[in-house]
Amino acid sequence: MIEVNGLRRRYGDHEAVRGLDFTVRRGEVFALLGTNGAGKTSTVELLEGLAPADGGQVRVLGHDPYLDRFAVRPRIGLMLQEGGFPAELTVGETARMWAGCTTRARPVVESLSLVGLGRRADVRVKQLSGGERRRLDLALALTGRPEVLFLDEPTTGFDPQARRDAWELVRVLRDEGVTVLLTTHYLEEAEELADQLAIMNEGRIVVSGTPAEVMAEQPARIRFGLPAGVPIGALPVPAVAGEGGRVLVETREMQRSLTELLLWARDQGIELAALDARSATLEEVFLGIAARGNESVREVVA
Ligand SMILES: Nc1ncnc2c1ncn2[C@@H]1O[C@H](COP(=O)(O)OP(=O)(O)OP(=O)(O)O)[C@@H](O)[C@H]1O
Repeated sequence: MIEVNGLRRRYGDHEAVRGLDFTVRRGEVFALLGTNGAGKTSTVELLEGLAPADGGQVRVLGHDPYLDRFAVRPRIGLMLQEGGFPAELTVGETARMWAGCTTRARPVVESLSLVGLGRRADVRVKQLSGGERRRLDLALALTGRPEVLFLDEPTTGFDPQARRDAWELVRVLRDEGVTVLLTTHYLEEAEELADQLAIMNEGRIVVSGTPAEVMAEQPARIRFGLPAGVPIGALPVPAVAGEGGRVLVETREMQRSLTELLLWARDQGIELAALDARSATLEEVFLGIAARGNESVREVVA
């Protein structure tokens, strides 16, 4: 549904997108993550056909979204970072106006109900909260029954319940075969929704793959306390002194390291106090990338 090869975009001397490659298949949710200014919106705008690429190639539904705008636009839905609705119109009027410009439009009541604004049709746009405006944005993006939906930071300003409702809606749409390209700063949102994700930094994809593959980028951590008098050097796996007098083991083979530790502890008759073993979170991977900057560019996915 989306194919990106060697994609580049520049503003004057500044190259904001520096050679991206990725593919999104039908019915997949693809999340594009990254630090502020990494180039996510610049990339998404090229996919949406809002600007021409300065290098490389984009195909959406098999077409160039900029040059073949008339073939692509009726089949995609866009939720930009800012909507810009006429403030004096009501929610219902806004949705009707949009439906009037849209091919294959859903009934307005249906679009508004999908995002929980069914009872707010008579309220003026200027009276909506920030989160409600984003929901109206989402309703309009869904009006044309899009095959590909672009969501640029869709749940910014949503309360926790509205965010969960939006996630559920995205899952339903995905199950109906809609392909979703999402940018977000909420890593939990990416973990919840993404089938594939890519983390950008300084215009490049630094790591990509399924959430599990991306999380495997950083080592898992095992922490515990040792009884007094047992030196760290006696352990069967490499370990260091961690915070609060606890021992820290960082490992890329969690099951093996844990098994070795537990067998050793049993044989020695030692109790590992408050044992805690966990995989890296997406947040740890993200912070690792933000910290190391752009020193290495690599892909997890073969
Ligand atoms: N119209 C523009 N003219 C000049 N530079 C721009 C323009 N739009 C974006 N940039 C620059 O390009 C880079 C990428 O910006 P972009 O908005 O794509 O990042 P982003 O990943 O979406 O960031 P954020 O998470 O903050 O929304 C930034 O350095 C930004 O300052």
